[in-house]
Amino acid sequence: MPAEKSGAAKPIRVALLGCGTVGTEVVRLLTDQAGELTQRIGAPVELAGIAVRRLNKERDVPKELLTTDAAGLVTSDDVDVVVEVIGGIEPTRTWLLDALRSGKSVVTANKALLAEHAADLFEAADASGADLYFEAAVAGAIPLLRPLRESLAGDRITRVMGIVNGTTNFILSAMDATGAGYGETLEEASRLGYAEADPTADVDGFDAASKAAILASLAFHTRVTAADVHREGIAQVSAADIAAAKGLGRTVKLLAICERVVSDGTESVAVRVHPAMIPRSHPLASVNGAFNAVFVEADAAGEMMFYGRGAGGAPTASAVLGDLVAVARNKVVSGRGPRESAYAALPVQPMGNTPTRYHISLDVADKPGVLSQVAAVFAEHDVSIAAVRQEGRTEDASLVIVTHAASDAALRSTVDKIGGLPVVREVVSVMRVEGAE
Ligand SMILES: NC(=O)c1ccc[n+]([C@@H]2O[C@H](COP(=O)([O-])OP(=O)(O)OC[C@H]3O[C@@H](n4cnc5c(N)ncnc54)[C@H](O)[C@@H]3O)[C@@H](O)[C@H]2O)c1
Ligand SMILES: N[C@@H](CCO)C(=O)O
Ligand code: NA
Repeated sequence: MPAEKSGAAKPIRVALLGCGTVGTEVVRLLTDQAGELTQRIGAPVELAGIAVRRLNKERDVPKELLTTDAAGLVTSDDVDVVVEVIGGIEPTRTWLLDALRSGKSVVTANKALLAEHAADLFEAADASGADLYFEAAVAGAIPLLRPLRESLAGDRITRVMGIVNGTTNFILSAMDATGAGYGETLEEASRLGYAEADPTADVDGFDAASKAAILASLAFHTRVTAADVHREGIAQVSAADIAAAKGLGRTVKLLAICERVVSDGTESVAVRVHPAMIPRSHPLASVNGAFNAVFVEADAAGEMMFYGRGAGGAPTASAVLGDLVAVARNKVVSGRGPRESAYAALPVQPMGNTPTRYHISLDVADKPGVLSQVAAVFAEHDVSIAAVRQEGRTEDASLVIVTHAASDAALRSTVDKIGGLPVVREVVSVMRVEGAE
């Protein structure tokens, strides 16, 4: 009789690294759902140890499991699976490589590590036949990586675009709702606990860039690291940008965009994180506050949207537990989950070559010939104008221009040159535009 039916299956022993916001919830879910998890996996899951930095900190977890010896725990013969919820590159990278090399499957929520060292980790997993799962690393609770790695493995994904950082989405949603500037909205977000004490990784786009690298690697079967991602944060988004977006029936979101680009018959990928105006009717426009949502386009499946909680202890622990069940099931049947799929080895397109569209708002002198001077600069850079609107009949007029797609480098040069025209008093807002009108 198979072991899982006899009720005598060998327990799956789990080492937990880190017991902070996510780790505490992992322990709670593992404990509360122990019986059901045993049924789902075909073997009990037991905690073998919890690696922490300080033993005497107050925590709602079994004290006898705590250890400060993470290095010893990850290679212990008593451990089958390592769950890592510490974060950062070192010493986590070394511990996870050691765990994988010694045949332990790894579940991690660590986007920074995956976005830099996925190749090494997958290589170590291959060497021993272990599993590497990381659903919680991108868009928290939302099932997104498993759909990309498994459900859509028979299709050809062409584009992944989404809101993958809750902190910045909370700030931009609040700026849109109140009309307030970036600085005061960030202060409010920190006061309410929506932004971390050091919000740099979020507001400067590092967190979203790591997630974009992971998404692009999985979607396009290639290797993209965080360093390959063009990254702009939200610190430069002004109240004027938000007002300009509203005037066009749009809203501003920090987007992670991963796409296939074919030029002169050669395929490459473009991966970028930057604020952009999207139509208020776009499904991503109604994703507000700390929520995440990701749009995926594939040749056969068409368009799909994944929406839900991208952060928080319990939501993130849900994704970790889902991965833990998957790797534990694989252990029970001596099977393996998907390995790294990077066979396509596509080059990464520089941002300057990537086709984008711009919105530009200008304060100009309202006199004959101004529009033609501005239009001439666009023509000079081979940038085609999609729409122009002029408002105001006093000395100062406002000129709002939306372009068709052109290379980002041509659009940048156009904006620089326009800013230098004597008839242009001020470049009020420049922002990329995404989504159909
Ligand atoms: N919190 C979220 O909403 C969220 C969402 C998605 C992914 N993640 C990821 O999950 C991971 C954990 O996030 P968190 O929010 O729980 O962070 P946290 O700071 O609350 O917890 C991390 C814990 O690791 C401990 N730690 C640090 N160095 C250690 C060491 N050398 N040995 C043992 N323990 C050590 C810290 O003391 C802390 O308790 C990170 O990779 C994060 O990016 C978090
Ligand atoms: N700091 C991240 C947490 C989830 O990775 C966010 O704001 O979305
Ligand atoms: Na996820």
